[in-house]
Amino acid sequence: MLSVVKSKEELCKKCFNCLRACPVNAIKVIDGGAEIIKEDCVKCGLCYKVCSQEAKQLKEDINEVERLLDSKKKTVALLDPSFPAAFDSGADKVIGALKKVGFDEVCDISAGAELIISEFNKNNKDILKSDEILLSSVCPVICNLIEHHYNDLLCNITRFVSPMIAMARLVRNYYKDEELNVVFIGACIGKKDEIEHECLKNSVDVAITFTELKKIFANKSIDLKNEVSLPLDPPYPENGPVLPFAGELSKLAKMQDSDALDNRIMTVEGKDDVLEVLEAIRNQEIQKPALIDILFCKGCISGPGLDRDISYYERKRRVIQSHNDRSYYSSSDSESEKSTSDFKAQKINLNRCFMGKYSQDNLQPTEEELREILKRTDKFSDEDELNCGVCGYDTCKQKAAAAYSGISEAEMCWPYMQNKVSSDIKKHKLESGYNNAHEKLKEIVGVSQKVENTKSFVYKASQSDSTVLLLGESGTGKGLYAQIIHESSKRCDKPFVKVDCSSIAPTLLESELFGYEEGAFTGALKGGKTGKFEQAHGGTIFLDEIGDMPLEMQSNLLSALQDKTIQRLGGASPVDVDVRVIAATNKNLSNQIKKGKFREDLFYRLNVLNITLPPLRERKDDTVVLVEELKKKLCVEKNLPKKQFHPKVLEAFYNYDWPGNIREMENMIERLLNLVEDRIVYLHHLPDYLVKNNIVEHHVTSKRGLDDIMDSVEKETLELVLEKTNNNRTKAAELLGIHRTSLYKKLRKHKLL
Ligand SMILES: Nc1ncnc2c1ncn2[C@@H]1O[C@H](COP(=O)(O)OP(=O)(O)OP(=O)(O)O)[C@@H](O)[C@H]1O
Repeated sequence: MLSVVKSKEELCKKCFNCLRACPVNAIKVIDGGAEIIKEDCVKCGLCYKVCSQEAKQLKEDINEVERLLDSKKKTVALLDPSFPAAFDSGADKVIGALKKVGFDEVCDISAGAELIISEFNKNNKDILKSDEILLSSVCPVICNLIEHHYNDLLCNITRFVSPMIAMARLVRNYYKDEELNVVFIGACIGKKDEIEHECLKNSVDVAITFTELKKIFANKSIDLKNEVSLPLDPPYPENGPVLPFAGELSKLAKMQDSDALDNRIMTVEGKDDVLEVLEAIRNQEIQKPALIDILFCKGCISGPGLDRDISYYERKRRVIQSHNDRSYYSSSDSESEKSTSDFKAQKINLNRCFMGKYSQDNLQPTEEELREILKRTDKFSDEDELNCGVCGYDTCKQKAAAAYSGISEAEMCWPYMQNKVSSDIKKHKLESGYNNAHEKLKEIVGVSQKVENTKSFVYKASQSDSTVLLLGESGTGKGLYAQIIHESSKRCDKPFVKVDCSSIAPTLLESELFGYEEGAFTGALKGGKTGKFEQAHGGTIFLDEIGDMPLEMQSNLLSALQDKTIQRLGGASPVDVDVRVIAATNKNLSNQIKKGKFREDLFYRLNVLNITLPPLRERKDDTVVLVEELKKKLCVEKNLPKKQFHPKVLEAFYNYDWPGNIREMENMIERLLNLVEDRIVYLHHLPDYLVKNNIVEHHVTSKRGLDDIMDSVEKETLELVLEKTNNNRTKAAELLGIHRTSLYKKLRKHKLL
């Protein structure tokens, strides 16, 4: 099979754009470089079009054409009807230039298209009788797709040669007494391959692209603007030139008007639509049209052999304008010695054969083999398969199958490489003494001195491997601090395993922490179970609510910490574990020890680095920043609407004691963001206990006399009611149960008017 696109390995930058563009994955990745698989390539040239590095190059036949032009033989140029798209100088000048470089005759292939149409029309009735869907065979890429990748659709393709071959045979037949060179010129690189096909050989000698033709003109110093305008040579199509778009052939065949066919014509253009329709036919998911007029590119003006810098719409405009002008068609045959009818009178063989050829789909691995390949990129279950398509394959399984066939590298997986690179970077940073502790510490919100102090303890704890004991009331952030210490430590790329000692039944705690062997107790799982200590191997175990751990378990934990080994339930020998322990409690452990509820030796073992987290009431300076940060976090995490908190609300938050600490504050903010419909949260939106506690506590602690306090309460109440009523004084008086004049008096007194 002919190779019309070649890979230039040294230019390939391994972006795999070509693999993603290729409709049939006919690109082999070897040592990270992309190479074309000749047998599977359908010659669409998309890999060439998308390569920004010129690592894909088209086969050029310029020398061969120049050799033919220098020969003694008559040389005929067959132009694809898309040729006006490639030249902005006017189609007739192109014909003049072709003659100047040595072509004896210049024809377009529209008359060949008409021959096929008339042959096709003869068989219309047969097509209607058959129940098959027919695909037109004018596009060489479509023919290649069917022969190489859709063998099951071989019976669906029409058995006609393309207009290029029909025209070449027509011309050769006419000049049968002369030795003839025939050169096709178009935008399609599939034509280079088509002329070598077993059933189509010896019609066209060379097929070149418009880009190659421009190089030939340049070699001969031809400037199209200065060339003479000449018309095309006959044969001319009876119905005018054919436009190079899908649907044009069937339009000319007047099939769309045919009652018999009754809208059973479909036109399909472009890679995505082509693949979709072929799959739909294959899977019998399409209501039977009689004929699908199909082109792989968006019209023959989109082939790779046309300059890439002219937009599709400009190319189309040029073709349609030339088509309407028809200046390059001679007004009558009389201008030429040969007449169109002479040509058409000949008997031309318009049939072609199709062959099913080798396809890569034949090599299929077993499910087990696929699994093994997928494991190499950390895909252990279906959920791990992202099917992101970056590698050029639609699914991870297709990609693994390609790796099995040796045409792809199993490790060439973007998400896998990304993970690998970021974990390598992490490792490198750790090895080179860098750590992200300072970044992580930013997650601890607070500006008070107390928070600053705890942050510096947290930093020190993150740089050490010693056991940490976190003490603090519920909701002060012990869980958050433990996580931050782990993530800033050298164990950060290893597991962080949390155990809530208070929520696990005392009878299960031992098996939960240390695991068990199969048959250790009734109901034990087959194969046993690994405990949290083993799961955390290499990383950190966070023993939350350690103060609630049953006494009998405390001695087992103590020996695990001392010996750095654990004993599975029912296990014969100890298992080594390398685990850092962070323990936390809201209990007063000294009291627990005094009451005999906590082992003193375990306390000393845990209390190496001790961090006490201050309750919120002892760091009121943090209130406002915490409110802002928690609002932001909740809006993002829970997709809640953004709201402003009125200064009075912030004041209430400041004055409240928050016995449940930050968790309680977080829950309150979440509730307000959920329930308040206004954009601003006012004092009246707060629950009574928050406001009452606030006003009374606030005034009492300010050590003023009762009259003074009453005055302040009156003023704040007035402000609150005015806010709530939107400054409507009649409503405010109503709400307060006082007369309007009395309200005015009070407003004046408090300077609120
Ligand atoms: N300084 C802080 N900055 C920002 N968020 C915080 C801070 N401290 C705690 N939080 C948040 O408050 C919530 C409660 O924290 P956490 O669960 O860590 O508290 P805790 O002390 O472990 O509570 P408990 O003892 O009840 O388990 C979490 O959502 C946490 O992210």
